[in-house]
Amino acid sequence: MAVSSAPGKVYLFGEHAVVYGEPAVPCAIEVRARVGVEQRSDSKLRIHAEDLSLDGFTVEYGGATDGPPDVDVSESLLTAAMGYVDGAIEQVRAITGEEDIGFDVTIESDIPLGAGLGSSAAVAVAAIDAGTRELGTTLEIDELAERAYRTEYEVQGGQASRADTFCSATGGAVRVEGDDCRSLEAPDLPLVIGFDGGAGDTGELVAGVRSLREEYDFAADTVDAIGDIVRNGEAALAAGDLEELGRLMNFNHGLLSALGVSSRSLDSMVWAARDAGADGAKLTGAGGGGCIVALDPTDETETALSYTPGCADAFRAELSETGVKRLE
Ligand SMILES: Nc1ncnc2c1ncn2[C@@H]1O[C@H](COP(=O)(O)OP(=O)(O)OP(=O)(O)O)[C@@H](O)[C@H]1O
Ligand SMILES: C[C@@](O)(CCO)CC(=O)[O-]
Ligand SMILES: [Mg+2]
Repeated sequence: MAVSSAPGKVYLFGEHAVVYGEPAVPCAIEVRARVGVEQRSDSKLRIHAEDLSLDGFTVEYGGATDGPPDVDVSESLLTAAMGYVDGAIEQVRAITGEEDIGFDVTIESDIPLGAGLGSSAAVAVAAIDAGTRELGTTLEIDELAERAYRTEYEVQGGQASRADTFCSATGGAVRVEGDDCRSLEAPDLPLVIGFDGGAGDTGELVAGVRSLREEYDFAADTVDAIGDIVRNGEAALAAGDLEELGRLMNFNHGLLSALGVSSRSLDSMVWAARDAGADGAKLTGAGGGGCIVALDPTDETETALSYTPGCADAFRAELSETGVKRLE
């Protein structure tokens, strides 16, 4: 068996706009998905997921005579849950040319699902890395990131950027603009996360922004303006200027909100963080529900969030300098 882990991420700036070629700056954080892959003697795929919000499940399928997978969860939930793992295994088969090999895949993840912390990218990166190593191929990090991106691209209906997958594969803070992906020097940032306990569907949220952008020039301008925020944010990051970073994060949240991807609970966590004295706060990832990220070197924001109605969990996140880890 080969086991790899990969980190989740928060966006300092630029989610959604990055899908249309604007730059974005995500940072890997120390919450991880671990994926174990073991070759089988038949061509079936058996997936055991420990930490899905479904309380874990096991599914086995793939034989020619098999009916639908036999599990105790609704089919739509299952399809959503299986998409990235299936896609990652398809990449492993394509890379190694071993089209008929079956696998036992075990996933354990500390990253809440669909909450903006990049669980899909971490699962795709770790699964492709472990799967290829199980078959004797060790990928360069750039190739791993590219393969994981293709998985996200397909599952998200042809609309994805390289940001989440590159960040998860390489770790640290990164800058992604189209297919130009690079690592950034970043100071140790005082990141605080607020989680509303909910989730958003990345594919649907991306599609919503796409149609607004097609319908209204001012929505397209909003997307372009997010790109301008990112370019300013890079300079603030290089200078370690927390106050300026925070101001730009606040602005970025406002524009994401205008594009319809915030929610009442995300907005109230953002305001709780600002009221508590955070340098800035914004939603992270696709939005719709899930997490916000705030900058605050003191304990005030974490404490305020823990008393905020609609916030299910508040915690400090450490930047993860390491991307994929090859554990076994
Ligand atoms: N522990 C896990 N086991 C199996 N599949 C998982 C696991 N964690 C995430 N996934 C897959 O990732 C999907 C969630 O991805 P989605 O892109 O919607 O959210 P996210 O990556 O958490 O947030 P964002 O993209 O906004 O950062 C799940 O539906 C599932 O397919
Ligand atoms: C919303 C989005 O920009 C980030 C999701 O974490 C989608 C993507 O980049 O693929
Ligand atoms: Mg995702």
